[in-house]
Amino acid sequence: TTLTASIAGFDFDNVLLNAAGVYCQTASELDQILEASGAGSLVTKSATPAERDGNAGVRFAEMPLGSINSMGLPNLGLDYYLDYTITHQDEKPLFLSIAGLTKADNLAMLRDVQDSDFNGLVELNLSCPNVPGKPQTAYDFDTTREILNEVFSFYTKPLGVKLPPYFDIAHFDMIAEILNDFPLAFVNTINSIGNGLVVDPETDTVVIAPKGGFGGLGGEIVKPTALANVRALRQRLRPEIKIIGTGGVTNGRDVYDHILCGADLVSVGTSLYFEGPAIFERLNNELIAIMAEKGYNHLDEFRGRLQTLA
Ligand SMILES: CC(C)(C)CCc1c(C(=O)O)[nH]c(=O)[nH]c1=O
Repeated sequence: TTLTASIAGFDFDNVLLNAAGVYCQTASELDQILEASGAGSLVTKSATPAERDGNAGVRFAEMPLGSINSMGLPNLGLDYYLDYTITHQDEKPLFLSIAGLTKADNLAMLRDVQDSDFNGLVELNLSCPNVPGKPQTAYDFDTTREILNEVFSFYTKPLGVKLPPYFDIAHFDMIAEILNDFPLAFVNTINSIGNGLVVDPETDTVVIAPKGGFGGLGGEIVKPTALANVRALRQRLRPEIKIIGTGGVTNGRDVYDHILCGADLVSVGTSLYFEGPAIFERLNNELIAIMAEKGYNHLDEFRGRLQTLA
C-alpha cells in the first residue's frame, strides 16, 4: 500500500500532517511532528512578523465532540519559524504558515520568505482579520482577490491558502472563481468554524476567556462541514490546485473520507492536541486497513471518487 501524494513537485511519503496551530508553536513540538512515524510533513504555527503572546486567560477548551479556541495568534515570530524550516527542509517537505494581522504584514513576511533560503511551501492563513468592522479576509471576496494579486506580483515559491469554512453554495462558487485565477499550489480547507459558543453546565459560564467566550470550533463536530468544503472546492478548482483536507479527523475512516472527497493531504488538529503525535501512526494503520478491505493499493484509486446517489 502506498500512501504517497505530491504538491508543487514535493513528494510526500504519506498524507498526514498537523493542522497549523496544533503541536507547532516551538522547535520541540515541531521536532515531535517531524520525527513522528506516520507524519509526512508538518506546518508551523501561523507566524506574525514579531512574536506574540496571544490572548490572555483560558483560550482553549475541550467540549463534547471537539474543541473551542480563541488563542489570538500566539507565536514566536516569522524568523523563528523560518529558521526552523530552513534547518529541516531537507528532511521532509515542510509548510510555513503565515498570518499577518494586516495586508502589509502579510506582504512584508512573504518578501522575507521569498528572499530567504526556505524553499518549501507557504500556507497563507486567510482567516485573519481584515480591517475592524469587516469580516475576516476570506469572507471578504474583493479583499481576497486584492491580496492574492499583490502576493503573486512578486512571490514565486510554492504557496497555498488556508480557508475558513463556507456554508453557501454561492460562496463556494465565488471563492473558487477567485482562487482559479492564481497559480496556487494548494488550498487547505477548513480552518476552525468561527465564533462558536460553549456553555459550562457546572458554572453557567462560557468556557474560554477571550471574546466573551466566542471561539473557533474544531474536532468531530466540524467533520460534515469540512468534507463539504473539501468536496465543493475539489469539484470547482483547477486540478493543479491540490487540496489539504482539515477538520474532524479522529480515525482512519475520517482520513479516508477526506481523500474520497478529493483531499491530497489530510491534516489533524483537535485529535492531535489530545492524543499527541502517536496519532499519526494509528491513523495511517487504520487507513491502510480500510484500503486493504476495499482492495485499494494506491490513494489515487479512490481519491475524489465519492459517489452520489442515483
Ligand atoms: C483567528 C486568528 C487569530 C485571526 C488566526 C489564527 C487562528 C487561531 C488563533 O490563533 O486564535 N485559531 C484558529 O482556530 N485558527 C486560526 O487561524
